[in-house]
Amino acid sequence: MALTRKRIGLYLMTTAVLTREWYINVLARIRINAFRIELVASSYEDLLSSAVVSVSCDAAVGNAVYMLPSFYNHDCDPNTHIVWLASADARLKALRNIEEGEELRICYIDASMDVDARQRILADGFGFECRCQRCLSGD
Ligand SMILES: C[S@@+](CC[C@H](N)C(=O)[O-])C[C@H]1O[C@@H](n2cnc3c(N)ncnc32)[C@H](O)[C@@H]1O
Repeated sequence: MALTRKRIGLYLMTTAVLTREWYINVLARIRINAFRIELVASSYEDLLSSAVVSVSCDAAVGNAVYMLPSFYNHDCDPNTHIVWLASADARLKALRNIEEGEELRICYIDASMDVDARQRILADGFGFECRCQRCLSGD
């Protein structure tokens, strides 16, 4: 394959862009914005067997980064929840009545933990100090 001026230019451009820092930055963005996909069971029996699988091994179908859901902020008392029905298509489900203009928020972690554990996991795993109403109230 001949090394044309164009090819050399492209090579220099990509090696300048694809640095170790660039790669780490991309991985960090994926890590913070990706959703773990776990398919919702369609029956009670499916729910039980999927729970068994979840406990005994890693049951995630995969991870995905979505355009819109990646903008949802976290709340330890969320008003919505993301579900996957039969595919990797994400659906947003309301957990209670939502007022017009109210921000849609999801929970990134297990909300049943106490405030200190939640803050630690959000800081270590997601890199931010949670300032949701529940955390601010110390609950
Ligand atoms: C997946 S992004 C959510 C969208 C982000 N706010 C934006 O404008 O692109 C996650 C980031 O949003 C911020 N964030 C989300 N929920 C938060 C919360 N409850 N308290 C403080 N910062 C939060 C943090 O900086 C976190 O790393």
